[in-house]
Amino acid sequence: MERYKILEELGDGTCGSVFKAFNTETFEIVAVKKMKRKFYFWEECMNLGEVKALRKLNHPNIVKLKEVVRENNELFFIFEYMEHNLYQIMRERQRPFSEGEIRSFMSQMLQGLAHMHRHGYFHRDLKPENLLVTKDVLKIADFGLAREVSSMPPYTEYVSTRWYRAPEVLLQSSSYTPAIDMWAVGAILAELFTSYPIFPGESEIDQLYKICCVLGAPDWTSLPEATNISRLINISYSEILPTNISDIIPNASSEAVDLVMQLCSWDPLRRPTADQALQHPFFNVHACVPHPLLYDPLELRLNNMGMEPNLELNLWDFDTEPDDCFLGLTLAVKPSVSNLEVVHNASQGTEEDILFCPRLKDHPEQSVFWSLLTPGQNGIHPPVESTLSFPFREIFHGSSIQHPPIGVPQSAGFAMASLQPNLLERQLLAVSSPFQQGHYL
Ligand SMILES: Nc1ncnc2c1ncn2[C@@H]1O[C@H](COP(=O)(O)OP(=O)(O)OP(=O)(O)O)[C@@H](O)[C@H]1O
Repeated sequence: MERYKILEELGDGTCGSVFKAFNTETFEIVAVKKMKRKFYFWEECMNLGEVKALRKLNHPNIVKLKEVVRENNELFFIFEYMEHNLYQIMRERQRPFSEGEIRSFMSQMLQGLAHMHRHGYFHRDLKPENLLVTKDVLKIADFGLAREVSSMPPYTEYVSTRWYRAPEVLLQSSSYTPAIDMWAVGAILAELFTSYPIFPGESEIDQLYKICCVLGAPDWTSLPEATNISRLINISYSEILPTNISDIIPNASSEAVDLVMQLCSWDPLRRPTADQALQHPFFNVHACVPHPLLYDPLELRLNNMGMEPNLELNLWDFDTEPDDCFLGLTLAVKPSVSNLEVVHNASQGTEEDILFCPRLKDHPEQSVFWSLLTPGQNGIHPPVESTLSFPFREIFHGSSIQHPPIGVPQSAGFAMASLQPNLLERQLLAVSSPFQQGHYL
């Protein structure tokens, strides 16, 4: 481990502490996760769920495990470094995410998840803290609880952070499925609209109560586990009426609301799979789901670029994965026109040099132009509007659907304030995981 210079602590989780570090040989910044328990044999290390899962899962939306090091009976995982997690971003943002941004995060999360489920793993602890983001690229992390789908029940009772925990897990089913990840995806989708958890239970029983307050009481016969839960007996869940999810996330489109409702179905069999969710109309912004980073308003880019940005457009950035053919558009600080032709555009009466990607020529619907001449001499200009096709209007200008102003709903049938007394404690609760044990399975 001498080649790694530790720079700062990034997180202190249940299983290990995570540090930002510098590889003095490759000059790479990495994240080093130092496991808390000792490992005396390599075999033990290789049998860890996290190692087993990550060795098999290679996907642009799953954090990459670069190396595993065992030294002096201590185990270190070397991961690619990611700048933020989604929880931090939600907490620090001054304004809510646009639906385009949420769509991109969701699309990436679902693609990573679909890959994982396809390869026989489910995550079991999806939550905003475990969704890492660098420049709007989202990757799923923390596979400490990942489990092979083919592994045999009964599974441990203590799985996943409470607010994102599926009802069948709360009801102590011992044979849950990858559908528990889909429940978490629904809860995260709702939270991205309001920056508040949709089911912020303060205990397991309160968690079920909070779910009932939103979804209404379930048909208990579809949840046979429930009949064995004596602690439910004292609560008359059947009297709780459901709340309109559109009242809880008033800034969400009807498609988003519908997707939340499908994902957060009491019955795991009714939840869409990750692949099915990706086909939901919520993602139908024309035919193409935007790739990471593409939807954010120009303003964000400028903030990140400092005061004197030069302009470069890499209009195409297809990934090599066959199922990953999305349009990539990135701004960077140094111009390089390897894939670009400078073309002359006099269409607006003024002379403007436009970067044009030749590979776009065959796809007039998807052409994007960007003016190089700038009024403010700073090299930045918004996209030339007349050349933008619909998906890019969504990307650059936000959804054309006008939503009510965002805010945590305080009324309209769903008494958010009374149901979510612990909202202000989110940070505290989030760091003190309710399950300090049972992560090793
Ligand atoms: N690759 C990474 N790049 C940057 N930060 C990371 C990376 N991996 C983890 N972190 C940070 O460290 C925190 C803890 O990491 P992780 O969730 O893997 O540890 P854990 O011990 O399994 O935690 P938990 O108690 O959530 O299960 C994350 O929430 C994240 O903020």
